Amino acid sequence: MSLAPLPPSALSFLDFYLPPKSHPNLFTTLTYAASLDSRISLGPGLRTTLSGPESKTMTHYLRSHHDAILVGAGTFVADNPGLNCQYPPADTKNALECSPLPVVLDPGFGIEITQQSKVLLNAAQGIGKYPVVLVSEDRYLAFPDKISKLKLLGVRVLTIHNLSSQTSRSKSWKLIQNTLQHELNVKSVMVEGGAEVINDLLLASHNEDATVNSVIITIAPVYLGKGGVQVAPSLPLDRLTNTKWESFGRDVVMVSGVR
Ligand SMILES: NC(=O)C1=CN([C@@H]2O[C@H](COP(=O)(O)OP(=O)(O)OC[C@H]3O[C@@H](n4cnc5c(N)ncnc54)[C@H](OP(=O)(O)O)[C@@H]3O)[C@@H](O)[C@H]2O)C=CC1
Ligand SMILES: Nc1nc(O)c(N)c(N[C@@H]2O[C@H](COP(=O)(O)O)[C@@H](O)[C@H]2O)n1
Repeated sequence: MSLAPLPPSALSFLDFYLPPKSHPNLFTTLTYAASLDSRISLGPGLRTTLSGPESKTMTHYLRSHHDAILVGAGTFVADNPGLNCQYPPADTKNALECSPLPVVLDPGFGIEITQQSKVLLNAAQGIGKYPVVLVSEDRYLAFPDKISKLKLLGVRVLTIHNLSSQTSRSKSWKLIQNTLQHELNVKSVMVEGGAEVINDLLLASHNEDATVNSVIITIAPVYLGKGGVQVAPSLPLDRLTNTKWESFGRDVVMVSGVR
């Protein structure tokens, strides 16, 4: 990324929505980039660049302010993400320090993570954090060999009892947030997606099963069409508050709290 750091006006636009220095519970930011038709990729399994350089830099700035970053298994498989931070841009010396702990929500314990996975390559190169954390269902404790192999690669498996058999997917978010806070000791997490994760977390926040403190959405001036992976929670939701919008290059970014 050969980009300039964000201007002071962008930093002050974001400031109020970042995790504060001290916060009693896990501070959760939900953030992603969407098209004008609320799609976050061209189709299932497809990595799609929506953010322009300025808003992508903004995302890296957000990453530098969170202890952990979480994506779902679908995103891990589609995107092979690095999940590290490079802010200020081009300052690789700072990358390890500013990077959040990468977390992948993989209840089915099915993703293939290898030394060649970007998240582990980054950690091995000192530009991303170890361990990579997998959050899974506790029945997979019955696979100690797989867990040991993952440990050798730098992957820590955290399991949650009955993660997939909660009465609703909204309920499982409470368990996930408790696990991040108490097992990983992180004070803030940035949830980046994908669509299943975003839709469930929005619903969980609406149902008060989970807390979302900030919502930061980049809107890119493109339509991805009907085949795209869509963010659309199962119910109408209207709890965003203190909402502001600002242009970042060709994109617009919305920052918001949640009532
Ligand atoms: N533009 C952007 O900013 C971003 C775009 N993306 C795109 O999104 C797409 C991937 O999205 P999608 O396919 O929806 O996959 P997700 O990344 O949302 O991952 C889905 C996985 O997460 C698990 N999961 C989700 N919610 C819960 C919950 N409440 N409790 C337990 N497990 C949960 C699912 O479990 P189960 O297996 O039980 O269903 C499934 O394994 C890709 O194309 C990617 O490129 C991703 C991130 C950001
Ligand atoms: N902010 C943003 N804009 C886009 O256009 C995107 N496609 C994404 N995707 C998210 O970023 C991850 C990939 O980037 P890294 O390799 O981790 O730097 C991807 O997995 C999504 O979480 N985000």
